[in-house]
Amino acid sequence: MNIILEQSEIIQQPLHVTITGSKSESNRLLVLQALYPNIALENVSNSDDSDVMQMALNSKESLVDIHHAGTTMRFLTAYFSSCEGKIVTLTGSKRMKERPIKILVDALRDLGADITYVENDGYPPIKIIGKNITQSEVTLKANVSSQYISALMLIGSSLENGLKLTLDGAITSVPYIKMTLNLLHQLNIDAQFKRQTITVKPKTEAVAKQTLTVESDWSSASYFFSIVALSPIGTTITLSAYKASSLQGDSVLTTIYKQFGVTTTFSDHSITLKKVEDVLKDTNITLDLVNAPDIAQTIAVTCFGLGIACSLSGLHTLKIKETDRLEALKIELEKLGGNVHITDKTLDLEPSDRINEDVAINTYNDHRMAMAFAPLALRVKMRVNDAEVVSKSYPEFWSDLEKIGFKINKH
Ligand SMILES: O=C(O)C1=C[C@@H](OP(=O)(O)O)[C@@H](O)[C@H](O)C1
Ligand SMILES: C=C(OP(=O)(O)O)C(=O)O
Repeated sequence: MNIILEQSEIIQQPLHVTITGSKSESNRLLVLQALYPNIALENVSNSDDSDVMQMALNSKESLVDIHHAGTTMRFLTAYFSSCEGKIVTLTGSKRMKERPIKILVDALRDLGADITYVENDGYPPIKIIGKNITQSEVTLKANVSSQYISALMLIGSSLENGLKLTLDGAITSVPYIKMTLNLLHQLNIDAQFKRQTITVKPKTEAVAKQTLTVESDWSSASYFFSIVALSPIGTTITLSAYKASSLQGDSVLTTIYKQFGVTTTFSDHSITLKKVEDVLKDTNITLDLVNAPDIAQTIAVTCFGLGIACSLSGLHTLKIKETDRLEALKIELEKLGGNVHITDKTLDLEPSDRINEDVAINTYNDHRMAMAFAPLALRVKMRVNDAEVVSKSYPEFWSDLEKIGFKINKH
C-alpha cells in the first residue's frame, strides 16, 4: 500500500491518542511469562513483532519464521537453546538473514548450547537443539547490540547455575539492558549490572502470581513529539498510557524535544505535549544517541522539517537494524532537498529553507522510515511507499494520524 499525505494541519483540540504497549517490554515479558506462567500481562503490544513472539513461543513447528523482528530472533535464540528437548530452526525475512547474531550464538555455545547455522555463518537461519545449560560464565562483545545481552539475561534465572556475563568493551543501548534488569527485579529475580559485569542468580522458589502492566511505547510517541514540534505554537496532543519513571530509554524524548520548543506534562497515566516556542533558525541540535538509537530517524526528520541543522552521533547500530538507517535517511532526506553527511556512526544535516513537494519516500521494510517522515505532511504534500510497514511496531499509526487531522489517501 502506497499512500499520499495531503498537506495537513493538526485539528484543534483536545486530541488524545492511546498508543499500544512497548514492544521491547512486551517481548521481554512474553519470554519471562513462558518461563514463569504465573505472571499475567496487560497492555501487551499489538505490534507484528510481539504477535510473532507469541506465535513462536506457542509453536510446535520445527521451522519458525520471525520475519523482521530483531528482538524476537535474539531473545528466542537464547530461550530455545535452554529448552531441553526442543528442536527448532529459527528463520526470518531476507533482511533478518543479514542481521548478525554471531556474538550471541558464540556466547550460547560457550555456555554449552547446540546451535548450527543453516545458510551463512554468523546469520539466521539457525537450528537449535535445546539443552540443559549448566555452565554459567561467559564473555561477550557489548558494542554491537544490547539485544544479545538482554537475551542471555532473560534466561539467566532459569539456568541451573544462573549466569555471569562479562561485557567486553563499550556497551551500546544501555537503557535496554537496564529495562531487562528492572523487569527481572519486578519478578524478584536476583540480578545485578555493575560496570562490565552482569549476574543473574538462579530462581529457586516460584515467581509470585502477579499482573504486570506494559507501559505504552515511547518510540511510537516520538512521531507525535515531531508532529507537535512542526506545528504552530499552542498545539497540544495527549498520549496514553505513560508514566514519569519509565523503563524505556526513549522517554528521553521529553528532554530532547524541549530543544524544539515542546514541553511534556505528566498526569494520570498520560503525557501532554505542547508547542510553546519556535526554534531559532541558526540552532544546531547536537546529540549522542547511543542510548536511544530508535529515535534518530524521528529527530533527523524533525530538524529537516524545521529547516535547522543537526549533528547526531552514537549511531553505529543503525547500520544493522531493519535497514541501513543511515543510508536510508541520507537518500530520502536528499530527495526532499536536504544536504546530509553520514559516516558509519554519525549523521550531519545542513540547515535548509525548502522542502521538495510530492516526493515519494521509500521505506526499506523499516517501520521507522515511514513513521519518521510522515510528520513532514504538516509542511508539504508527500507520498509514503509500502506504508503498511508501520505494523512492525505500531499498526494503528495511520488511523491515529487521521484522527488528529492528517489527510491520507491510500492506493
Ligand atoms: O532490547 C530491545 O528491546 C531493543 C534494543 C535496541 O537494539 P540494539 O541494542 O541492537 O541497539 C533497539 O534498537 C531495538 O529496537 C529494541
Ligand atoms: C531496531 C528495531 O527493532 P528490532 O531490532 O527488534 O528489529 C526497532 O524497532 O527500531
